[in-house]
Amino acid sequence: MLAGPCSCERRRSLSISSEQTLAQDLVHDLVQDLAVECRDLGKAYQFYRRPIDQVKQVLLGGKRRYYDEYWALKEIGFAIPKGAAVGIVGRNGSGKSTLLQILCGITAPTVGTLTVKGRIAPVLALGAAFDYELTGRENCYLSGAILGLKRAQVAERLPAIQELCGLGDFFEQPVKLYSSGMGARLAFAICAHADGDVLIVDEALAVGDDAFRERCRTLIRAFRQRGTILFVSHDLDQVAELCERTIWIDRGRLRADGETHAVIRDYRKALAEEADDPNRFAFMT
Ligand SMILES: Nc1ncnc2c1ncn2[C@@H]1O[C@H](COP(=O)(O)OP(=O)(O)OP(=O)(O)O)[C@@H](O)[C@H]1O
Repeated sequence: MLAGPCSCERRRSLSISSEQTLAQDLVHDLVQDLAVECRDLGKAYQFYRRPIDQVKQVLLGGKRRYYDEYWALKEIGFAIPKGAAVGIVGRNGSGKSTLLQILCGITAPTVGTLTVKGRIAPVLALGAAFDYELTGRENCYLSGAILGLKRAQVAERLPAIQELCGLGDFFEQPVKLYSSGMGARLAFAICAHADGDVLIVDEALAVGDDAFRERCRTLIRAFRQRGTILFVSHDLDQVAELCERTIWIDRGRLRADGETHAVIRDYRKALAEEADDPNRFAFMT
């Protein structure tokens, strides 16, 4: 005769299953509260040493490779909760912009998974999507549509956008006549009024002048009350001012991820002590 589980075994299995449910609920809550999560993310670019190699790859490719691979990012993994302000730092060419481009959907990762919850307001990407023949005002409507705003919503916010970007008469001129800083002003002003859940700021602050940077800082601080911010910059003081957490990318890999002051301290130390090795740009074949 098969014996049924004794009452203490049953109790144990009950408590295990309730623990499992609790754990599942916890994981579920944590996942719900995440704005961005990436796992084992990697991006490889292909480099052809001669133009003919590209043709060969298309015609004869298959298993054979006629290109060198360059892994701009490898094994990147992190989770960012909703409402966090996270800085991303690293030397030139370390992979910061590539990471942002993947987050914005401009480029696809070669490997790994990425989850972004909510609507992204990407300053850099938006600037790249401008129609250079259209005026600043017309680009507001175009960008607004890209960011999911209705025409009436853009019209309602136009005065505030125009005020923030401060382009004066150039607001009515084609964007092809703008300097890079003016384009960044327009992109930032639109993003700041787009109801995004995740604000991604790259070079907008770097190319802006002091007055504009100050306005951006004020807006970013205000945005922190309601959304998630990812902020890439070489200005470490600004990162420290705006972000409580910082991710340090080094040669395409995640070197540190933690409290901003600690990460920046270590990063500054590395900048001072570790030579700027050009070999980091060598193709990995
Ligand atoms: N479209 C592309 N095709 C090929 N290689 C690329 C491409 N975009 C970036 N790379 C390479 O990927 C690496 C990472 O570039 P990325 O722009 O992400 O660096 P970064 O950390 O943003 O640098 P910086 O601080 O100088 O802006 C660099 O070596 C760069 O040459």
